[in-house]
Amino acid sequence: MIDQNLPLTDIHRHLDGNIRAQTILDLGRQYNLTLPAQTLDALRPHVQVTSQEPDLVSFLAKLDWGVKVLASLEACRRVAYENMQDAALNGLHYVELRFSPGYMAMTHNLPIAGVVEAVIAGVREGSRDFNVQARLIGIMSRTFGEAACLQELEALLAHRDGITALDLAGDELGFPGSLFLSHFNRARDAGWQITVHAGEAAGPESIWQAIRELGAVRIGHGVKAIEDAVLMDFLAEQRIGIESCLTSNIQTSTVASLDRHPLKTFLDHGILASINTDDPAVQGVEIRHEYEIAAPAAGLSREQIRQAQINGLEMAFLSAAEKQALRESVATA
Ligand SMILES: O=c1[nH]cnc2c1ncn2[C@@H]1O[C@H](CO)[C@@H](O)[C@H]1O
Ligand SMILES: [Zn+2]
Repeated sequence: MIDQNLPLTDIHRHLDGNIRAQTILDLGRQYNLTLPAQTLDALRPHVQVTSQEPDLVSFLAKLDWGVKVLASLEACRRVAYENMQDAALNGLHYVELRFSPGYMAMTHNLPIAGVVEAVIAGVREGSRDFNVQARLIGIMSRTFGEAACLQELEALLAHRDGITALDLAGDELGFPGSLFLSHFNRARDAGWQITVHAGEAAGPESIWQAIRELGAVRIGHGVKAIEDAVLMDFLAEQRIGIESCLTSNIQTSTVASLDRHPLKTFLDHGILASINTDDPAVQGVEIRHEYEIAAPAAGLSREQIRQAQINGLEMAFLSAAEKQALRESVATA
């Protein structure tokens, strides 16, 4: 189902939702931290979703152990580096890795700008060593409120050249996008692109808000667009990309089952939508599973799956020349 002659991308992938269980154990030992379990098998249920969680916030709790072991900036660099190795091992040619520096810094009170610097360094080294191209998206974790998000924004701005875009993630119902207007004004002034998690837990109004008020040119998940015909037309006409994450949407109970997922309808409607993972280690799925198992189960035809693969590169925060170079490097490889 994956077209080997086209670049394989994952443009919605949380680096801090993709910390290996083995690395959680290693770092726990290295820094003498108390973990809920001492073996991989016993740890797994604490750090990985095994079935459907009742809602988004319960799902997000599964990411917590991954960041609780980040006891140093070196640990942050390590998980960023390993993310690039995992991208290569999974056949990805291009990734946009996103991370919330405040969330990563929180448990051990690390300097937030230091976390940003460590992540940039780890991704850069990994990109070189494993020959996968990457861009970084800074996340503000809305769950911790406006002031915490402002700290994340400032830490990201301190390293603005290493960051391509700004995102807002976390508890969408508890913390609507309207709280973050001034944050996004500053991000746009910095020349960053904007993508926002919207229409996942909240309704289509949250997607409209992200586009009109926050300046989003892409939307993370966007599932609830299906409830608003005017928005569906608008997304298609304006070429606003939808970063779909099929398995994630089932695990958060955003969508009841894959056969009811709206991605197929988005593609039928001419919306620029792509296939992505979200939090691979926490979900226990990788990009290949999303293309080969989840997408067919969501009713996508072969041609639609190929279109979604093309859309992934089309939506990427790269210049036209960079996209062309990637296409050529894969086609001639
Ligand atoms: O599917 C998701 N929806 C909303 N927020 C998410 C999702 N996955 C992870 N995060 C959030 O992103 C930040 C870490 O990168 C954390 O705030 C985490 O809760
Ligand atoms: Zn996400």
